[in-house]
Amino acid sequence: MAAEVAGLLLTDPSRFAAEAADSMASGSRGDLASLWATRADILMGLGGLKRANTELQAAAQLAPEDQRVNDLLAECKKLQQYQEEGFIEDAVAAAQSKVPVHILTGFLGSGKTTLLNHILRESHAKRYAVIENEFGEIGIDDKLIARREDLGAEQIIEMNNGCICCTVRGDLIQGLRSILKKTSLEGTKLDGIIIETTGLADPAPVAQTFFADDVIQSKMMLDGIITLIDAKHALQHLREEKPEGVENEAVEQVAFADRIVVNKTDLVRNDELKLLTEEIRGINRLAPIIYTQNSKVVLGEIIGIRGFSLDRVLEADSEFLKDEQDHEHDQTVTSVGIECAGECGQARLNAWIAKLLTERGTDIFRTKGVLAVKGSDHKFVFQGIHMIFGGQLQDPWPPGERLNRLVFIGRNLDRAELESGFKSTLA
Ligand SMILES: Nc1nc2c(ncn2[C@@H]2O[C@H](COP(=O)(O)OP(=O)(O)OP(=O)(O)O)[C@@H](O)[C@H]2O)c(=O)[nH]1
Repeated sequence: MAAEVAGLLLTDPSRFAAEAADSMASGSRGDLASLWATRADILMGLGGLKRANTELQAAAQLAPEDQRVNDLLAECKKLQQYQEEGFIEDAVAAAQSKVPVHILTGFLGSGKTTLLNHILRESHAKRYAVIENEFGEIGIDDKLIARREDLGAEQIIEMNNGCICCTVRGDLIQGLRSILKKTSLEGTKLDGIIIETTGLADPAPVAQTFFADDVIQSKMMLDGIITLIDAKHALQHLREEKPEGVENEAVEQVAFADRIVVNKTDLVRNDELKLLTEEIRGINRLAPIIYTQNSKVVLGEIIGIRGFSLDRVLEADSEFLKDEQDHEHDQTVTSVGIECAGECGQARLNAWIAKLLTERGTDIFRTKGVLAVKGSDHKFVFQGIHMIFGGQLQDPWPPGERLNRLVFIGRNLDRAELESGFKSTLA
């Protein structure tokens, strides 16, 4: 069988059935029909009715007499009819008892942590667990989730030893399961789980987790993928040509979004915003776009949206449910973390950062730091996105924690130069 026909087995079952059925032995036809029926059964349970119907139609082509196939086909048609009438009582009731999960994604520095803080701050009475994943040798974001104890996040799990979409997917499953276990032991119920991905994550494999693991799938429901866009810097990342086989994560993040939050509108003119909107619409025609400053969104527009549709995702990516999604990150983008004791001289620090980012800010996508400055008991929190940077004093250092932590993410970073540069600012 030609490889391209074989490839249709998962991606386009109906065409496969039409093109390959005649050359198959009748036993193999029955086996394949049964496999498609099983997949369809699972898809129906996940709400992917349209795709389930496609698989069942193909199964019926191969094994028209198969009772299970015909029963499932009838069941699927009934559910689709209920869905069209907006009335699937059982499915709705089942979905309501599941914990909603919200994925916050978006390129480096687009405003994800700012949005997370906004959600936690605005939803006082709600109980959220948070999963934080950071790209970088040193975790900084957990320090930037403002006054976490005041904000009421029930539990914050940090995952810093890899990217949530590949190396730490196992950790993500463990983290989600441990959240379930904790709430079940306490006899409490969460209002939601918020996952903040790294700025370099492909959201597809993260979303896939909610359909791949039985326990998670039975207890949690993916409410939506919310993609933050940095209005000032997004175009350059969306348009970047990557080498063959390497994915452009910024594009993936827009493509998979259920809601798109174009943030930092204060940094661009209207004509730039219009151009960016056109670019976004070229990638994702459907997701509503919300324009914001400091990620200030009306929460009802991004939470409780029931926006994630398996059918829609399967239309865009027919291999979404495949176990191993092949994706390769751009290996030239790396991170350099610096962790050292000592106190920075404020003036020296400012001069060094200003020079560095002015000269190298095209390649240095993101800089973050929590620093100890001479003469202050408070943390100096530094943020840079390309050439835009700034810092401010925040809460006081807890006893024994005064330590400089700085991370750079970008292309062709020179570790020795960054380390010696930073050390030269120490007083
Ligand atoms: N000018 C401007 N700055 C903003 C806005 N929203 C957020 N910022 C700033 O942008 C910087 C990055 O914001 P974060 O929320 O940390 O971005 P992030 O997406 O979590 O960053 P990474 O986790 O590194 O990918 C911070 O200094 C924010 O204060 C905005 O609307 N306008």
